[in-house]
Amino acid sequence: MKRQEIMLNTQEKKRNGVPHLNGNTAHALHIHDDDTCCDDHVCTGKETPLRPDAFELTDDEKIESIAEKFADILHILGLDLDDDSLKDTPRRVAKMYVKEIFSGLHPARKPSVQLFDNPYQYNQMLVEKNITVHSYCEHHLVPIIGVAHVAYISSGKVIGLSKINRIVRYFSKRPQVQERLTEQIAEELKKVLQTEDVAVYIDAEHFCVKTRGIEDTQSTTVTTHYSGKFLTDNQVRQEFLSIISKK
Ligand SMILES: Nc1nc2c(ncn2[C@@H]2O[C@H](COP(=O)(O)OP(=O)(O)OP(=O)(O)O)[C@@H](O)[C@H]2O)c(=O)[nH]1
Ligand SMILES: [Zn+2]
Repeated sequence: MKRQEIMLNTQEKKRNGVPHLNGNTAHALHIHDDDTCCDDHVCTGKETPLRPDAFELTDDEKIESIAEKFADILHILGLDLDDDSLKDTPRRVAKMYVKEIFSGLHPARKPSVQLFDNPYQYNQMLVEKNITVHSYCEHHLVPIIGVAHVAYISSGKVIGLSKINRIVRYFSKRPQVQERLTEQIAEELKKVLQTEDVAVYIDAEHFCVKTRGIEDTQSTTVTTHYSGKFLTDNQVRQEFLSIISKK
């Protein structure tokens, strides 16, 4: 089924103003970060499992609908929504989900990155380290907070430094698992920089481990992606690891 047909089908299945897909179809389809849909091949698992109708509602419609449902949740918990401090919480949470912490779900918000023709003739490793990661665990929707260290070796093209931070930020602003976040950042960098020589290292605290469940406040999670020379050349990888180990 082509994406256009899926979009039409989902429109017929709207329930209570919220698009609704039958479970099987919804699970079989994922939207890629280039806004295409993998309806005819197996997904790699690197894509965020989004429904094909994910952006049928406008941001304002989403905020309206989430606020209503979040008010229900608070009500069920027994909280008095007439209380001055609580009365705007459902809308605050809805706005925070759509406009802030999950804003990176929308492909339209992917940073546009301009490539330059390596005017500096710099062909060594470039490392952008200690990039802030504020993401959200997709299992409990609580924060994942840490740092990303990213490196690449130019294939003749370079990008502005801040664009690396922006790419990390864009993929972080989603419900995530750290493994997928690492892969998504690496794949995007390879695509924009037109090189396989990319490394991504993320060290983060998971608040689902820290503040609930096992309540371990000390552990952190490290994930890595090495490709190109970072994978095949031990010296290159060691240089990267040595650079990021220095404060
Ligand atoms: N692989 C991976 N697991 C994660 C990540 N973030 C959270 N988790 C884990 O996802 C698992 C969810 O497990 P469940 O057993 O379904 O949930 P739970 O009963 O709340 O688990 P506990 O946290 O052990 O109480 C937990 O072990 C989390 O620590 C992540 O980024 N990557
Ligand atoms: Zn969790």
